[in-house]
Amino acid sequence: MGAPQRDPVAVGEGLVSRAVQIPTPPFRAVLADATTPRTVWSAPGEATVVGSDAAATLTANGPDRFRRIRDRAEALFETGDVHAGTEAACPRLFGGFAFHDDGAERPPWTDFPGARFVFPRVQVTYADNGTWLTVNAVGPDATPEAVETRLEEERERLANLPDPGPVGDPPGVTDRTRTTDLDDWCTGVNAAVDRIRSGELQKVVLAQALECSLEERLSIPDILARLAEKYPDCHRFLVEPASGDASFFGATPERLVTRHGRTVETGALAGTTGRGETPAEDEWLAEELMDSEKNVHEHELVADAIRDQLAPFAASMSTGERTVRRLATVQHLWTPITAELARDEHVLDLVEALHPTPAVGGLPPEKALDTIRDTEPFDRGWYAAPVGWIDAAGNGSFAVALRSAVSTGDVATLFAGVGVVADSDPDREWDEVQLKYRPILDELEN
Ligand SMILES: C=C(O[C@@H]1C=C(C(=O)O)C=C[C@H]1O)C(=O)O
Repeated sequence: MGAPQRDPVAVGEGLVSRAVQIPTPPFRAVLADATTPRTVWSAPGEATVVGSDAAATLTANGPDRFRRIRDRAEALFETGDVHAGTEAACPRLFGGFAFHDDGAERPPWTDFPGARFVFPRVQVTYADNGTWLTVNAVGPDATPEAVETRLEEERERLANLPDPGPVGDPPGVTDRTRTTDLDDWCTGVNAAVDRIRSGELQKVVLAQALECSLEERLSIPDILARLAEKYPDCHRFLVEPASGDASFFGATPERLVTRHGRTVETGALAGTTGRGETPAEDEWLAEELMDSEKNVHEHELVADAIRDQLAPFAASMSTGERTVRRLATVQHLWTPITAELARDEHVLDLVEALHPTPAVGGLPPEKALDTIRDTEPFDRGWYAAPVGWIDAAGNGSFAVALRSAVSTGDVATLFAGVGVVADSDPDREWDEVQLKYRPILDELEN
């Protein structure tokens, strides 16, 4: 565990937030000039947000980490003196959770607790209605005058950012270490298949990690810019601890849940095939995926579980058509699910109810989690766990942190997993893991 962080939220400590519209500064320049802990959130249909520095940090551990973060966030926002002018510029907390209830402990996750949310001191929001600068302060010294002065200073700084130049090349990979070799993988997958065939389990998602030594230090602004170009339809994220040089980032195709007012959007993403060399081959693979009994079964287990988990909260729910989502290196089965809430639930209550979906955990959930713990020789940390943002109204948006890596500058550890069902073949599942490393690996190798 990293150094315990003081929870800065206490009754009587006010929050002050002010925002102003600014000319649009280049994303990479804003991120390159930001102060650790930096945060980035960029999701389809949403504003892109860059956070710099922490005005407050909320952390929690253990199975009730979701509720504890929700309560602390509500306490933080309750004392708020907020003038945002527009919804996009409203102050938000950015962060995420460890996959397992017992948290992230082993390297490379030593600076990542069970949950951490950062309330940025400076937030730049690229929205449909313009670009916004928000400055936040928390604590006894947070006064409207101090925040307004800082807003002016930040506006000035952002108007004069140094030109970041062209996007740099990938740093290059000198060495790779796998957590799991092919033999161990096959043993693990076969054991899981036996458990499934015996009726003990229906599905389990098994993952691997790949540690890459880098030839040069990784530039986070550059890799996020390259991921934005290749994965515009994915959720791109960055979260960092307050100290040390770790960054957790990725470009994930999987939304966990978005809550805006009483409208909830989620979906099932599970079942995978590769990309073809030609459009015709792509189409053939997509059709084969749509017709694959194994993949459709794997997928429907996820869609059913999501609907079951959401049902207690929903006044109504609707399931869209199952289609194929085509990404740069893989294609997935995808079913959108939307719901109207019966009451005003906080987005974190939905996150808690949904995580982990069987797209990253399995069924039944506890048996699957035990199988994951018994099989995987590494710490999942925040991989495959919820990452996103929340606001004062309990709105928020969360992705499942896939196609991701945690990096300390000259080393990056990548994670990827696959759903194992009764007719899984270990060699094919191995190949699928390698495909799922590609989004990040392609941006590291030169
Ligand atoms: C577990 C991962 O992906 C998940 C598993 C999938 C599958 O088994 O088909 C597909 C998409 C994701 O829900 C990963 O990318 O690491």
